[in-house]
Amino acid sequence: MPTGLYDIPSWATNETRSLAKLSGVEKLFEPQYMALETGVERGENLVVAAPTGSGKTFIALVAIVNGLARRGGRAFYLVPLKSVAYEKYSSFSILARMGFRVKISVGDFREGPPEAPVTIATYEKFDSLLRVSPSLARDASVVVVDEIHNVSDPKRGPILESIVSRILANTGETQILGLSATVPNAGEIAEWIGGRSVESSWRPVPLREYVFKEYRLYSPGGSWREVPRVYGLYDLDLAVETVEEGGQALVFTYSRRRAVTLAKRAARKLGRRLSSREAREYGAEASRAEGAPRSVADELASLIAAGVAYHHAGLPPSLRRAVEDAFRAGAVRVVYSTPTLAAGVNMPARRVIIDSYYRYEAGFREPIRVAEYKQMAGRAGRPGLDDYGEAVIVAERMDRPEDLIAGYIQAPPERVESRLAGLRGLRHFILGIIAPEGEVGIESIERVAGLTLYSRQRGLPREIIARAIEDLSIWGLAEVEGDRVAATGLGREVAAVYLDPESVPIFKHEARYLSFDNEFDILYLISTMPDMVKLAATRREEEKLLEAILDASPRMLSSVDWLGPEEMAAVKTAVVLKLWIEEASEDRIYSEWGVHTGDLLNVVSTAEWIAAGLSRIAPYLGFSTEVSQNLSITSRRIKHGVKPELLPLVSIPGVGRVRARILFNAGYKSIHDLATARAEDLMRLPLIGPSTARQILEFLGRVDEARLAEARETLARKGLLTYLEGDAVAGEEGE
Ligand SMILES: Nc1ncnc2c1ncn2[C@@H]1O[C@H](COP(=O)(O)OP(=O)(O)OP(=O)(O)O)[C@@H](O)[C@H]1O
Repeated sequence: MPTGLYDIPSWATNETRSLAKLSGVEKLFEPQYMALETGVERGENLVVAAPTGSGKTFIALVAIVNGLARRGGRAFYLVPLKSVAYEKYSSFSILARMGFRVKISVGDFREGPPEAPVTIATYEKFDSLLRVSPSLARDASVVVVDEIHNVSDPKRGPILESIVSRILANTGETQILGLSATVPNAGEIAEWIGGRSVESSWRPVPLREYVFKEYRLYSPGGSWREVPRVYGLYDLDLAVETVEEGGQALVFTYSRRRAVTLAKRAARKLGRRLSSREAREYGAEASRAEGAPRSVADELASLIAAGVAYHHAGLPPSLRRAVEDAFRAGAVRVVYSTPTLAAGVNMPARRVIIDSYYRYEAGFREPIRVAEYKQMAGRAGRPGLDDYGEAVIVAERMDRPEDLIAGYIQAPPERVESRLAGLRGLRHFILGIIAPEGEVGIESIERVAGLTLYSRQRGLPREIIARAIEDLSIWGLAEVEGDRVAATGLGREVAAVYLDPESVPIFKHEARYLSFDNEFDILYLISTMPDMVKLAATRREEEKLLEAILDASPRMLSSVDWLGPEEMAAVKTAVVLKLWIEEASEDRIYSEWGVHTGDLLNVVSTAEWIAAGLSRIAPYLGFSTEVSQNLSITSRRIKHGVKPELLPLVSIPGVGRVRARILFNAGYKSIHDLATARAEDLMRLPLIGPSTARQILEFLGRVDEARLAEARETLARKGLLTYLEGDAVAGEEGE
């Protein structure tokens, strides 16, 4: 038996056994066995540090089924990204078969916790749930923090610290389980959460690591071998060598543009060499992908048909999935991707090629962290398909291979360090404590703050806590009486809508120069908020952006005195949002401003949340009801990407911006106009099929007609309608 596999121990609980049975798990991987030994079934707090693919998700499921069986309550599985939430949801279907309903909760901060024993949520969403329902920290019987190394992420770190310290502050029975593939100080993190660490380097597929330089692959042992030079392009020659042996290759590049360029160059060089019937089928599927600029979908479709593809976060979900499915099916043999793929999406390949170990952050060239190298290298080796995985880091001309071997291959990942130091993180953290409780003493704020990793590593930041409380008080979110701190109505509302507290002074300041009657001004206001995802503007676009401001809000040019890169990015984001709410297509937004659909969707969902949040806090800042309404209408227009006249129609499930425009232009301008519409009238309109017609009729409460419409459509599809209703149908056609 290969090392690392263990029998399920006789003392394992029935819940663990039935979970294993349903999962098809006959032998336990080493970290799974170690987690059982360390008491994961009994509710022990654990940090599991084990490589990618070593079965950490199964350990989480063991904790969840045992925790719910033992204590009831609810379980939460926390992930860094929405895309990871959807990815994990599929592996949680096992729980549904064990009778545990699983829900995803990633978006709308106004929604409370879903009614389900198991919830998969993003860190932010769970943190916001804790603010609106503080009892959650007690009701939760298991909280799994996936990728707990994100504690050292500047933005997500403070949120994770806020969650963990609030749970620790409760004397409840909540089990905390941290998972990570790259946390060298797992012991320290385990102590922080009041538990123990499980550390294993076992991998289902052994990993071999190399440095590539001048067509040689250098092993850590110092030996090297030649790489056949077939195309004279090292990324392609490295990829093709693996493909020739039946494997697949994943090439990580540092920029989207380079991923696309290299993929297109590879396809040009390879011609039909990697193509196959399956590849052509996946290519055809990609060309039909919804919500993608036509030019991008067609380009990617032809690459997939040639067995090559690229992948990055700017692609719409439909195209990302098309690439992932084609790669997992083995139809695509080589994928060029930005590192985002390493975080979360499960797409291993026999050979992972790290094309460049530099990142370009704000114009500077930064070598990647060791943790990021390990994250990418960990993707090498498909369990069940490959006997080994290979990670190849490509040296730069001036590099000596031994330096990269020492600096990356043999180096441990960086220690996980708290990032709670900043005022921004602490203000968010403190508001999260005082808002749910109403009024608390400074000492209880310090008690909870004392439970953070930051305090553990560097001592309690008393003076920064005091300054953060002072900021909250100056901004009107908190009131300090002696050693008591109370959240004001504004403070509770800001916590509930989960906006960064600094949104309040920025809102007040910007509002002085903007008019709430001008939609561009509102979109610019949203784009300046600290939580907003901004679209970087290039110098080349400045001219065009200034024209856009002159056109949309001339007054603004006088008030926004200086347009630095930050302001320019806010202007570009506002310009793109304005196009979106005026119903410009993704194609047009992509061709005019080079904004990928994935980025557009990210900007749209963030702007919709911020606009709704500003609408709710506006009354507390003395703004009129009309301002609130304008912000709320803008939020809904952003959500759907429509002009105001379509808002009633997009409230119908299944009717998005395109179908609403078709209905409106066909004369159905309101819900009232639809009240008398017949199914067959609706189905005559483009893009209005039986399912949309049914959804419209059901929304109008005319369910029987909806069923009838769908039944007729089904019969028609089977060619039975003419037979059953011959003359009646002919009669209609005869009209
Ligand atoms: N004991 C086991 N026996 C057989 N297959 C297993 C076992 N445990 C997990 N697997 C399978 O191995 C694959 C990787 O498991 P899993 O996703 O849990 O790893 P992971 O460590 O969570 O990876 P990541 O770090 O990417 O989240 C999955 O397809 C899973 O079904």
